[in-house]
Amino acid sequence: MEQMTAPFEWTPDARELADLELLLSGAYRPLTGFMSADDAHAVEEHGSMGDGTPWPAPVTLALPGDHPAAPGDRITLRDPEGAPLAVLTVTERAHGLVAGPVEALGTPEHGPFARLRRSPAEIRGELAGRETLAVTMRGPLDDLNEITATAEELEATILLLPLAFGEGGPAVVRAALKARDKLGGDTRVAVVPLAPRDDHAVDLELRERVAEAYGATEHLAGPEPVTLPGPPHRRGLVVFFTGLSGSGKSTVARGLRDALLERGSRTVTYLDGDVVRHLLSAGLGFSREDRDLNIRRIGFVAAEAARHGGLAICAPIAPFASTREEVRAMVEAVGADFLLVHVATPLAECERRDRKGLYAKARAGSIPEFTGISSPYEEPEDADLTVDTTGVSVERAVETVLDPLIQGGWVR
Ligand SMILES: Nc1ncnc2c1ncn2[C@@H]1O[C@H](COP(=O)(O)OS(=O)(=O)O)[C@@H](OP(=O)(O)O)[C@H]1O
Ligand SMILES: Nc1ncnc2c1ncn2[C@@H]1O[C@H](COP(=O)(O)OP(=O)(O)O)[C@@H](O)[C@H]1O
Repeated sequence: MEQMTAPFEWTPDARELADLELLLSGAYRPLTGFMSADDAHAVEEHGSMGDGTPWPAPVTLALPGDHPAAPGDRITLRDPEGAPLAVLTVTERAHGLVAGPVEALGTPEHGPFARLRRSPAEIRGELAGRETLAVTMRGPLDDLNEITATAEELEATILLLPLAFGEGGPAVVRAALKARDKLGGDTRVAVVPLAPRDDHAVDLELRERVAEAYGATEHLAGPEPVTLPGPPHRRGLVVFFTGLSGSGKSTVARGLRDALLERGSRTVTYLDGDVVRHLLSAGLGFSREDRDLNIRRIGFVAAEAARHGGLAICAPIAPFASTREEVRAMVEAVGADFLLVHVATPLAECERRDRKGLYAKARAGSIPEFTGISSPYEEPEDADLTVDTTGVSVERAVETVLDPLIQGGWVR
């Protein structure tokens, strides 16, 4: 497959990859590629593209301005693991979007329930023109009677289309398989990777179009899932300390870890700064790029620990606001909470402590790019907690962080 790929490369985000799969499978027929900015605008304004083709929702692919591909070029679209999925031939680039038809490159790898990702043509072939009631679902179907009654009235075959997207995808497919067992007969299931649209009416219309592509003659939209976040003590949590060298991050973070282990109510992952720098980020220095990479790696590991309800503590300097924001987004994307603790001990006090003699060396110019001296520290404007450890006991500083965790219900 590799030899068919194009000279330019791009990895679309999760929503765009879901749209790509639907474009390639024919579920978005008559669309065969990503829309131009003009078409997307026309679709939003009056529900049809520039050439008059009716379509309910924009199907677009963003490409950063510094990407070199121009109209006429071909771009290999890859999944996040690097597998080539398709080639896009660029017809237009404007307003941060790239438009053009897509052609599949081999069969993509799918995770759970890969065998149920059946193409619209395959399902239509099986249905052979029979009346078909498609039910698109984003959560469990609590009333199967309505479906059975409608199917009987229409003398229709039932086709369940779990709209699997994101973390909750497999749960929706399991709900569909459970419903199929109860509905019996020749109820079919096909997994559709359709990402939800913000506008409910647009979302419903798009579901209907996709259901039609699978051969539906009638469409029912399953109920919206009720997603109540779990109680805080079961939710993942990342406590992220940031502050100058010597501000007390590690001391307070370790104190917090120990206090949590003593209470025993949560599993704790402590990402020790030295261990991170020696293993996970071995070889990285203190340039802006290296620090950003270090912080992203810490954020990635912390988010993985929090994904299934763990509590992770990390305490790097993390001097750049945008990188801290990225980590917050990574953690929130896995459904966990993120608490930024600014250890705001002033530079003068950190320098007075100078535990490792690094400030003296930095002042003497023998350590370049030292945070607070010759490299910036961007004070957080989004800290959830602020602790200045000047003239405060370690115990008191730890309580300042632990108490809000107890108050907020994260720790019992
Ligand atoms: N140039 C420079 N600037 C800042 N810090 C330096 C530098 N060189 C070495 N050190 C030592 O590395 C520790 C900070 O590493 P971090 O991984 O927390 O830094 S960063 O978040 O990637 O900016 C930091 O440890 P802490 O004192 O525990 O913060 C320093 O001891
Ligand atoms: N209330 C306090 N909280 C944390 N550290 C304190 C406090 N008071 C004094 N210190 C001292 O400040 C130093 C902080 O060092 P460290 O925790 O390694 O900072 P950082 O990890 O931010 O570089 C330690 O020597 C610690 O004993």
